[in-house]
Formats: sequence, C-alpha cells, structure tokens
Amino acid sequence: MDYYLVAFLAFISYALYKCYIHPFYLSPLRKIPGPPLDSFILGHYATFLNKEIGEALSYLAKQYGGIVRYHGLFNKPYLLISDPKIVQQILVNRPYDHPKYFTNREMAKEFVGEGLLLAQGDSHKRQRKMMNPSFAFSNVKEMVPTFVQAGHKLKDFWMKQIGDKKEERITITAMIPKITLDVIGLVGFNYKFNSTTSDSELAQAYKILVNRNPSPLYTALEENLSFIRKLPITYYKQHYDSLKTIRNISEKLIAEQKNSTVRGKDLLSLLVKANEQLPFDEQLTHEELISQVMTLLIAGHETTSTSLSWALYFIAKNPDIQDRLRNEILEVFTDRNHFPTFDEIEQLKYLECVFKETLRIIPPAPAMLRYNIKDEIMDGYVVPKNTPLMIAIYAIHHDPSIWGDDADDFNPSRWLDPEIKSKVTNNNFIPFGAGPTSCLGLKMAHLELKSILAVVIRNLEFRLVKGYTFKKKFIGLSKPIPGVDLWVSKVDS
Ligand code: HEM
Repeated sequence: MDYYLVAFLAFISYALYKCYIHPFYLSPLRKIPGPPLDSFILGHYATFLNKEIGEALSYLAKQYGGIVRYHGLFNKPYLLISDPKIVQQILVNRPYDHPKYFTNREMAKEFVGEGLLLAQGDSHKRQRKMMNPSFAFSNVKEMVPTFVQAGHKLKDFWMKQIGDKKEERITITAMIPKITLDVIGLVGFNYKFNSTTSDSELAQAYKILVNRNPSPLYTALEENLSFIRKLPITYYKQHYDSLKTIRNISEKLIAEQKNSTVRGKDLLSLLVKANEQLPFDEQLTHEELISQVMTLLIAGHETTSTSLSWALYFIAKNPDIQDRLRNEILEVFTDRNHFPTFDEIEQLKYLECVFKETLRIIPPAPAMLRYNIKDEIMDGYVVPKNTPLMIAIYAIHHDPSIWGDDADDFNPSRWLDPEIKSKVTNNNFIPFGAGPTSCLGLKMAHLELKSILAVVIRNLEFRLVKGYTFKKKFIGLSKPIPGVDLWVSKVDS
C-alpha cells in the first residue's frame, strides 16, 4: 500500500515539476514575452488556442511580438515565431538544425507514411533529391492541358447545374475536391480516379478523413493521449478503414507502375524511373515509394482544392475584383471553350495577383512546427534545445508592417504596388514554406490553380448568398466549414 502512495506522490511531484515549476520558475523560456499563466492542465487551450489556429497565433503575435512563449497541453512551452529574421534563421539558414516537429509522429505517419513529409536530415535530403526531377518546371509545364481540361470539366458541371435558370445556388466545395483529386490522379500517376462521375472509393475515403471537425483541444488530446484513437467507436473504425483504402490504392498504383512496360511523364513514372537508375543501396525502398504516393495524394489535392474554394469565395465577395479579373481573361480567351496555353495563362498578371492574395490572406497551412536540435539564441533570448517552434505563417501574412493597414482585406492590387513589392521576401510570404523543405509542388499548384480559375471565371459569375455563413476551421488545413454556397450564373458571351 505504501508503495502505491509513494508512486502516487512521485507522479504528482513529477507532474507539478513538469507542468508548473519548470516552465514558470526554471526554464530560460520564461523570460520570453507571452500571455499570463492559464490552466495547469489545458495550458492556453483553456482560452485562445481552442479558437481557429491562424487567428489565435495572429492575436498572440500582435499582442507580444515576433517571438512569443505560450503553453500547450500540460503547460508544455512552445515558441511562436513571426519575426521574418528568425524565420529565415530556422527555415533557410540552418534548416537541418531545425527539423520538423510532430506532437505525435505515429499519427502523422498513418496519413503519409515515412515519406518526404516526415523525413528528417540525410533521409530527407536523399528522398528530396530523388523527387526533385519529377517536379522540374519543364515537366510541370506539360501538365497545363490537364489543368485546363479540369477547369472545363468544373465549368461544364456547374453550367449543367444552372441549366436554363438565371442562376443557381451551388455548394462549390462539393465538386472542387473531386476535380483536384482527378488532376493529381492524372498528372501524378497517370490514373483515372473518375471521382467526378463515379462514386470513387478514394474520394469517399478522403471525404471521411477531412470532413471530421474536432475542436483544437480534442485534436491536442488525441495527439498527446494515443489510446483515444484506439477506442472502439464507429468514427475511428471509419477513419482507419479510410486510411487502409488510401494505402491499398497507393500500393496498387506502385504495382501497376512497376509492371508497366511503357513509362509516362506522370510524377510517379518519373520517380520510379529515376529510382531504378540508382545503385540498389541508394534507391527508395518499396515502403518509401508507397509513402511518396500517399504524400502526393494528400499534399497534391487537398491544398489546391482548399485554395480554389477560398479564391472563388473572395472573388464572389468582391464584385469589382471579379469584373477586373474577368475582363483581363476575356481579352485573351475570346471563345467560351478556349483551351489556354501555358503562355496565355502566364500573360494574366491580375490572375497572378489574385492567386497570391488568396494564399496570403488564407494560407492553407496557417503554421508549421519545427524544433531546435541545439541550444541557441533567438532575438537575444536563450532557447534550450528541443523547444517546439511554431512558425506563424498566417500571422506573418497579416502583419500590417509588411502588408499595410489593410492587411486583413482581400486586395490583389497590393501585388502591383511597388512599395509592397519591395517589402515582400521569401521569409515573409511563405504559403509554401521556405528553404530545402519548402513545397515541392509549388510550381504545379501555381499553374493548376491559375488554369482552373481562368477557365471558370471566363465562363461563370459568382455572387455571395445573403445570410449564408460558414466558419474558417483548421482541419489539417484552413477550410471553410461546412462549405461555401454561392450563387452562380453563366457569363453571356
Ligand atoms: C496551394 C497549394 C499548396 C500549398 C499552399 C502547399 C503548401 C505546402 C507547405 C506549407 C509545405 C510544408 C513546407 C515545409 O514544411 O517547409 C508543403 C510541403 C510539400 N508539398 Fe505542398 N502545397 C501546395 C500544393 C502542393 C502540390 C500540388 C503538391 C504535389 C503534387 C505538393 C507537394 C508537397 C510535398 C511533396 C511537400 C513536402 C516537401 C518536403 O518536405 O521536402 N504541394 N506544401
């Protein structure tokens, strides 16, 4: 009995030391500005962290500056970084001293395996080197016809919904993810998922995974207390069944690729080809190849579909911007069914501004987590090794000292303003991250979004539905929940 008492007291003392004494009286991090102590167990989840993450972090940066200490579950200290100089230090100058941080690596692995997104240090360098050639600009440029076709498919689908009516209320977020899933199927794996026309197993699996809407506190509890995800409840069963479906399809795509005698120009064909040419000990393993497919599937369609939805929402909200954009497009695409080329898409300068402004105002990934493998000094403060560092992309993108007093407004013209242009760098506009771990699909996302938007805006007009509301929520990415409904009508000519 006494042993139990001793064990209990030891546990309480340890918890007290870890959750209270160390963070508040001993850790050098206590000298860094931050919000006052909140809850012993819930940290700052008791108040602002349970709000949408981008806005919570932006609030902290505005209140306390470019480096801020805050506390997660069990009062674990985190640093919030929104000073572009420190961002540069972490992501660009010494990226391998600041690996990606995962509260629960196993949970992340379930989604994307041990591929590029999770790899660290030398393993990351090796995998990235292998993947780079598939994403070469010359290759990505050849994807434009597939992107344009996807734009026409989306436009035709919505035109059919409108039919002979003047306009139709359409939930734009229903079809967009299916379109972008089909695109990554084609350009990524030369595979027709046909999600827009059939009840695709894959689209269904992603729908289950991403339609989940837990609070930030629940997500943090799941990450810290793994047993929660093992509970025998329907939700988790569906969750694991969906992950299994995605893995099975990824394995099937690899098997088809390996058995194929003809090699295409899709990302996987190029990757498998590059891999086969390497000495055996440098090659990606079978498991790593499967992980890359899972990574490309999720990274390559959820991000683009989220950004497309936000772009259309902001265009609908700002009719003047919509008119200006359409006028620019109409000068080039005189015909409704025009199939624009790469050069024509690149001519559309205001479209480029709309694209950048969408990713500035709502970066799909509002923050990225890193940690430091050595003690270091940041902005004059001692940061002990293994401190989680939250890079607050959303806060940086909304900083009035960079973007002006209208930083919270959707204003694509700012990208034409010489003063703003002179202030923008690769450490203060970072929707795709920065440095050697930055998004591999950046150029592809650029062209895909612009091609689809150009075709859709050329042919359709979007208007807000009065009284319709949704919330911006972080569910892996910053999404409009439950979705976006807009009035859609056909452009006359
Ligand atoms: C609007 C669209 C997109 C956005 C905003 C976006 C954003 C990001 C961000 C923030 C990262 C993390 C960077 C870091 O941790 O340093 C990332 C990584 C990555 N993205 Fe994207 N992404 C987009 C589209 C795509 C597409 C279309 C693909 C591929 C088909 C893709 C493939 C990847 C891969 C493979 C990585 C891991 C890179 C690495 O760790 O080396 N992304 N992306």
